[in-house]
Amino acid sequence: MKAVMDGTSNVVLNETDAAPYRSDETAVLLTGISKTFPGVKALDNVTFDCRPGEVHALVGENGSGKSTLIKIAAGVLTPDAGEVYIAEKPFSRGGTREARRLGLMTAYQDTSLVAELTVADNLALSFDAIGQPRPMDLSEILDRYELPFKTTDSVSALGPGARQLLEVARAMCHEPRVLLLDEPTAALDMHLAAHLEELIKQARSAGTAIVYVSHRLEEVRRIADRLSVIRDGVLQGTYTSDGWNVDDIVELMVGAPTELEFPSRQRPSSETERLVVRDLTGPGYGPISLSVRAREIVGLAGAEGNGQRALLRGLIGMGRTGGDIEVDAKRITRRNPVAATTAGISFQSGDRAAESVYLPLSVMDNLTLHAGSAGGPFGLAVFGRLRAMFRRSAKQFGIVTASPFQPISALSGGNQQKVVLARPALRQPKVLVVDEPTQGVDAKARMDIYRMLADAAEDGTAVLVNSSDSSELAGLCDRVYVMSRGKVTREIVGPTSENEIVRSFVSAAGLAEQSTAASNHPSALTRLLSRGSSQISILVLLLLCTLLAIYTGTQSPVFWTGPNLANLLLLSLPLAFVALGQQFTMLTGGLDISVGATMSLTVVLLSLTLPDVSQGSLALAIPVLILGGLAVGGFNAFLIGVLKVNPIVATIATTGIIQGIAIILRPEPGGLIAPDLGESFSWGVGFIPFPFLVLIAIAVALELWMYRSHGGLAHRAIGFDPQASNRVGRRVALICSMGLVVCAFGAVVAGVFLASLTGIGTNDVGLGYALPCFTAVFLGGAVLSGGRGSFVGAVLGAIFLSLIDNVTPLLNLPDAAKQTLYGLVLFVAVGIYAAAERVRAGRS
Ligand SMILES: Nc1ncnc2c1ncn2[C@@H]1O[C@H](COP(=O)(O)OP(=O)(O)OP(=O)(O)O)[C@@H](O)[C@H]1O
Repeated sequence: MKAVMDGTSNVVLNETDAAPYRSDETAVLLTGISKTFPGVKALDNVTFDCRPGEVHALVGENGSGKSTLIKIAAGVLTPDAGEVYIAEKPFSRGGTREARRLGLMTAYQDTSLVAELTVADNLALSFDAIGQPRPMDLSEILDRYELPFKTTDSVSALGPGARQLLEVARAMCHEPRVLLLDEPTAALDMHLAAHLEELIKQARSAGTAIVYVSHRLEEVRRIADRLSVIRDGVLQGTYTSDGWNVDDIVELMVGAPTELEFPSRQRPSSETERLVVRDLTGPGYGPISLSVRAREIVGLAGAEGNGQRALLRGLIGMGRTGGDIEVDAKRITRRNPVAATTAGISFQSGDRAAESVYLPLSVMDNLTLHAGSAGGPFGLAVFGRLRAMFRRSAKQFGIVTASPFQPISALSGGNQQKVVLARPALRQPKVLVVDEPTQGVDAKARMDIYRMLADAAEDGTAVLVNSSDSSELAGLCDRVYVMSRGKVTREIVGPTSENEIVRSFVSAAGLAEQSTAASNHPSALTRLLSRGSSQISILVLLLLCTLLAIYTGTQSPVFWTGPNLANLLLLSLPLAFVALGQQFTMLTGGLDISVGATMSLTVVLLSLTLPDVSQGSLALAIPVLILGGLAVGGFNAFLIGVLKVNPIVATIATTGIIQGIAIILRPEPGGLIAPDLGESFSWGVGFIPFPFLVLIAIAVALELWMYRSHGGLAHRAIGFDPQASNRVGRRVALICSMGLVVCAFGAVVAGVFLASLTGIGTNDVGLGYALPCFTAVFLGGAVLSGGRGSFVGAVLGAIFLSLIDNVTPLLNLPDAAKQTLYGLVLFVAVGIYAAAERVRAGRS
């Protein structure tokens, strides 16, 4: 070891010997890594390693390249140059699956959990994705890591801290060779952070190599064996743990001596109470009374999950609340975020990714979003004004971005947080409510944010801050309300200390009980919906079919006759099969508009190849159809998966091409399709055709696969969150492509049944099925965003639509009534599913 002097500062740390790295001594080794994003060189020739049984911390300012390095090691990103070795094996382009299989697990800053799935499903996904057997009892993992929630809880119902713990525990439970932890404690309070620290020490003792990224430098000082400092994508040096202090580390990160002092403020003299809350009650908290005066900064403290976040949401009218809220002595009568904003309350959520940033929008749009009249007169957004505002804020808060126009998703986590917190300064709210203001923010930027909150108070704003970091509350606030079990248990007035605040918290055991209070006691309806959410569409459709059938039976003697019912079921087959295929691709978030054209092409191909059902004709027709399905599905997969064309645009283009081919092959209707094909399909049990029984068997099998198998879970996870699925090692692109191919085959099978009904080749006969196919899957509970739906529901949806077709003439209804009924039923059914989903997620 030797002492080093940093070029621009006077910091003296012990730099490790610059011995050449050897992959056989390291658990993970990255050599000469460079990575450039448009407009920014995120990493420049970085070499970094971590050895078995050590914690190697990586620190640097926001945007210095830490997460990029972590993502390269984890296989999420591919470096432009350099090599990655995991357990001596070179790995540069292997992807997340390969990295995880080699024993490298990652807990991401923005997590890799699928919020719509349960804790158990998320744990299971992680094992399935790399082919490891799941433990018999997944709740044993929660017990092992003392996690304060249940396997049946939905991840969306967990707070950010609980989610972050789950993310880390899920990575740890594989007992990995290498563990990458990116800001694992950013959303954790002191108790949970201490708990995590213990877990990390245990993993280190067990020989795991741990790469630890954090802005909490005290924590780094305590836990790390070595430390590497990165600045602007360039590694500044790697140091041993002897004699660090936080100021030295910050100086190395920033490149110059840096003051880390809380802004000095006068105790506010104003007695004007800007925010007054009386007996506020809501889910998980209350009754709570509190007030914040003009120029005052008031803190909310408490162990994670004691109602703080719910209270903040109640203040802006989210969730059902009782009690009174006044701003400047005016009662807010209506409880919703718009009324709260109009009354002068500005809220910045602590759940940045989900609630604060608009990921596809540019950095400038995100920052100036709520500028209001400052952005221009008459609601106009004057570009020059917005740009000037943006420049001012970017300078004030040190927001690092290659351009104001790049999407905010391209910014580092800390810079996204600065953008979010720069917003209220543009509009001067009366009351500023901020949840976790410095989550993921570097030490220097923290001070900028404290300064900004102090300035807002100085200008007369009443500031209410919730933070899991008690030292932050102690340094910043004039008063602190301590919350426990949903109530304010103590008010600390005047200067306080981190220790005093923490002492006021409830015990960790209390936390465990409380943190999932809402999810531990769901209503009976919520429990029912959680268990049977996939079956709601099935029940609704069964009910609708039954009611319509019974009613038609009372009006028409023909309806219940065998021939009519057989006809109904036969006519439903094309729509049902195409709907099954569509549901398959929609499960993974895909969509295929070209199914109608594929059905037409199938009919045309059969008119050219299947004049009879002799062996010779079948030997030609079957391979032709298989090739046709593969070609259509493969082409769609190429457009969407490889060329990244939007699925709607891609499959509209495919529709045109297929339609063109069908017209070329069969310009006019003609070509007899084996007449005995229809006859053979109508054989069956009683009035039920045999193919219909096959259809039901396939639908039930797919339903079981979807909800009871590893593959089904993987497909649903990809539909809900492809990024999270990729991070746990799922082959997202491949699975989505397969979905498109299966969808095309569904359309081919549907085309065969359609051909048996038409009897001759017609080039546009399938087009009329494209829209009803979507109606059927939506009736079955599918959503455009993916992850949901039901195969049995899709088939029932198709049967219901065919039933409407069947009963319209029997009830002497005009054709227009049929179309209206289609729309009405879809509207009502989708409304019911959406309401059920809201109740299930506890957001009603
Ligand atoms: N997908 C992307 N597209 C464009 N630029 C990106 C992308 N990801 C990261 N960057 C840029 O690369 C640089 C390094 O970002 P990175 O997320 O690695 O920083 P970080 O050190 O982890 O910051 P933080 O502490 O704030 O999380 C930043 O300038 C960031 O804006």
